[in-house]
Amino acid sequence: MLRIENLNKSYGQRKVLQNLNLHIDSGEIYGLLGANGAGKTTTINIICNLLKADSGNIKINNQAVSEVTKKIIGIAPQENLLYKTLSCEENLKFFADIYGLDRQTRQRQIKHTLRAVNLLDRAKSPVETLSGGMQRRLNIAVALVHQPKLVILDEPTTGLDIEARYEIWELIRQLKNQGITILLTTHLLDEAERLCDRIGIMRNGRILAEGSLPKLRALIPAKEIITVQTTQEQQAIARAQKYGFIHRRYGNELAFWLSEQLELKEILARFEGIAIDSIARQPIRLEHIYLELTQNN
Ligand SMILES: Nc1ncnc2c1ncn2[C@@H]1O[C@H](COP(=O)(O)OP(=O)(O)OP(=O)(O)O)[C@@H](O)[C@H]1O
Repeated sequence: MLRIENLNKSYGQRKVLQNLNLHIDSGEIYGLLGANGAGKTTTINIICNLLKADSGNIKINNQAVSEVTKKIIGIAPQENLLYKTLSCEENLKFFADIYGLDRQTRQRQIKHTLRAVNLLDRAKSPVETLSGGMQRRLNIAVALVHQPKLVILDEPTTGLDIEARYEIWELIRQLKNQGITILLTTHLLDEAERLCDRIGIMRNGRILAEGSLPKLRALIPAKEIITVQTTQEQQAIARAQKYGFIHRRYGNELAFWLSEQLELKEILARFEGIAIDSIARQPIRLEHIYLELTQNN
């Protein structure tokens, strides 16, 4: 559905995209992750033909980016694109007109899209009377009204409470079930874990790693991670090294990568003689992979 090859973009002297490569298969949810300034929005703007790349190749549905491919794409940007005093229906009408939908299609699509984002009963409500979660869903509806094949969701749940997030996650899954391809950016790694078929981790305008979660997990040579609370950290680290455990710090937490699955009593035996207050076991999460890649590259 989307193939990006060797994309480069600079603002003045500042190289923002450096030989960026990524591809998104039809029907998948692709998560693009990266710290603030990694180049995600720049990439999206180039895909949407809002910005020109300095060099490189982008194919959307096998076509070069143009005004034609713009119609295949729906974008829900970070900042809601809504007119607050207009109703949900009026907002969608405005955007449907921009996409040139005829009157009949427009009426059908407005209703269909409002139903899809669960706002049909609020069709006549002005945007300013909606909750933050509802406004975010309407912002996604704007991206859907012209029936795009590729939908770009730029941080769709940032700033929302957990219930509103669940609703948007459900909506994203429904879009995938309808065969829509989704490019999602997020800073919420658990959101990416829940939703994405494949994930690209970006830093300084490059993709550092890309793949399904199991494929990315294989980048960390560990079966399990334990976090340890102890007043004798140096001794614990020295002991762990003796057993070949790699140590890491995640914020204030001291963690060790275990290269084999051990029983709790076997783990405790490895630290015998050291005052351990607690040990917590956890699977390898996307946050561990993300930190590993972005801190060491
Ligand atoms: N119009 C511009 N002129 C100059 N520099 C820009 C411009 N737009 C973006 N940049 C710079 O390009 C870099 C990449 O920005 P971009 O917005 O693509 O990052 P991002 O990954 O989307 O970040 P965020 O997660 O904060 O949205 C940043 O250093 C930013 O300051």
